[in-house]
Amino acid sequence: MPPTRWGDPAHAGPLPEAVRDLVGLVFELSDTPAAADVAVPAPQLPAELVTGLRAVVGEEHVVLDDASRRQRTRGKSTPDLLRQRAGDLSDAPDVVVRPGDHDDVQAVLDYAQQHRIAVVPFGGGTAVTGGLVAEREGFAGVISLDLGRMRSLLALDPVSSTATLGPGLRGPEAEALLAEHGLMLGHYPQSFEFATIGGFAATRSSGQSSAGYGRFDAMVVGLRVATPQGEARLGGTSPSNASGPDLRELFLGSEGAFGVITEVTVRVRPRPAVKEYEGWQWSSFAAGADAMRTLAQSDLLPTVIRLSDENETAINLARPDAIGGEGSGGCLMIVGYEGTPAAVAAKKAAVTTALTGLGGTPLGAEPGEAWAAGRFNAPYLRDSLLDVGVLVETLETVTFWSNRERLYAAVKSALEEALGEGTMVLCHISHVYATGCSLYFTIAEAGGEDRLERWLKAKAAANDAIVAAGASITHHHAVGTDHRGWLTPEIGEVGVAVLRAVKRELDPAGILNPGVLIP
Ligand SMILES: Cc1cc2nc3c(=O)[nH]c(=O)nc-3n(C[C@H](O)[C@H](O)[C@H](O)COP(=O)(O)OP(=O)(O)OC[C@H]3O[C@@H](n4cnc5c(N)ncnc54)[C@H](O)[C@@H]3O)c2cc1C
Repeated sequence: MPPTRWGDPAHAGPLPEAVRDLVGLVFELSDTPAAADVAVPAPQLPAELVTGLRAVVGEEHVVLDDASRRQRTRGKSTPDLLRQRAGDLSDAPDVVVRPGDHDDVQAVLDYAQQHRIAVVPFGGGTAVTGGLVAEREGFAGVISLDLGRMRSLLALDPVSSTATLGPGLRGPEAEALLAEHGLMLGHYPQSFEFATIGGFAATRSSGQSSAGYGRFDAMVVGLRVATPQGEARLGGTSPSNASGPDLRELFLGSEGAFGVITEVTVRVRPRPAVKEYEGWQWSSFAAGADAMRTLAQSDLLPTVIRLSDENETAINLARPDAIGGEGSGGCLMIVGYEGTPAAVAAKKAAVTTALTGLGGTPLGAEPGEAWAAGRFNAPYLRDSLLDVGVLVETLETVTFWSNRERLYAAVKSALEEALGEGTMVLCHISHVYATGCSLYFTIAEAGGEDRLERWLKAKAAANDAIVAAGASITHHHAVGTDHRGWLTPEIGEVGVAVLRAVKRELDPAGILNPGVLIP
């Protein structure tokens, strides 16, 4: 069986010749095919427990075949892909259970708690920090709880501009349902095509239009959650209130460790009549970042704003030979406006005046349209690059503006030192706030035999650098198992104790995503 590649098989394929030639300028390419036949370990869950689960959700919604379990093994980080390509499916769940509604989920949790079965909530399976790998020890087996049947628009309140969505709805499905009412959500992570509403909430995801529409957790007004201790309904009475701490926040970003999110009520907005994207050039990454800060602090943010550093700009301009060299093409910024014609015109005029005054050079619509056309393509390319021996992976962090330069330099040099000469380290800023911004790094290197181990070491070095620089271990990829070891310095011992106490209270048998999130 071939490994699971990203996305629609119709779009997946070998590296296009032109890209191959370009990449070949920088890296020595070597055909590195994935293992042809990847065996899935036999299910460990005792037969009587499988029968019991079938009685809970129905015979046809409990499946154990190899293909179903392989597709729900781990997530889509590059280490996940490399392990799978090497034929390692040791983290496969024993059984896939597909609940149809909140009550089904609750009944599965009750059963799993009673029989000590680990439960891994599964949305789109696009996790990149090990959030879908459960520790097995002490459990009768592992269930992948696939929420894919729970994909409807459950309620709409057009007066208040809220919609209640099933957790298994993928990004495009949710948008299509809302579009029937002239509405939209506006959450477009690069994994948009496959990631789900429940997954967005469980990981506190942030999309490419976060400057205009906010991060996903900021869109959520209410949640319904099934926990081993029963149902929790959070928010849903009001946009905001002073009824003690906001308990929605406990479940947003809880990565399935506290409960299974079964309904998400979000703020929706009218679909934009106009979408315009354009490019700007900056003399340096620092100059572009300062311009972003000025816009954010002047309440002048467009819908999309992203800035590539010099190396990423060279790649965007198809000039990898310019990386690290003199006379590179400066730094490319993409700026996007969405809304009514009047709102777009007014915002564009104000932003153009501000960016021009700050030293930016307008490049017109072409770079913006090229970015918009390819905005979801990179994950397909990653698989094709792995096929020719080039390892590509990303990591991200976030800090205050005053710490941005220090963090950028620290992570970049940690990665370059760990991976050695010939590694490309690229960076962009695509999520900005009045007080700070995220930094998103991409690395590419020729890999070699020990590429997984080399990358894991480099990632650890980058994580150490992030912590030492006083930044956050993740802006939107979440903690999972991969970042768990770096969470304590960020939230402190008291913070860890709070997480553990909540876990004990809601999930006393520890069946939900054991090993994920909580140090
Ligand atoms: C190529 C690529 C690009 C990406 N780009 C972005 C990006 O731009 N922005 C961004 O924020 N992220 C991005 N990600 C990361 C990932 O897509 C997000 O974390 C996303 O929110 C995960 O959603 P999912 O439905 O795939 O969740 P899954 O991968 O299925 O699960 C993620 C975690 O949430 C838990 N979970 C899932 N559903 C529920 C639920 N209903 N209740 C409780 N727990 C649940 C899982 O157990 C797991 O721990 C990217 C990933 C890839 C592979």
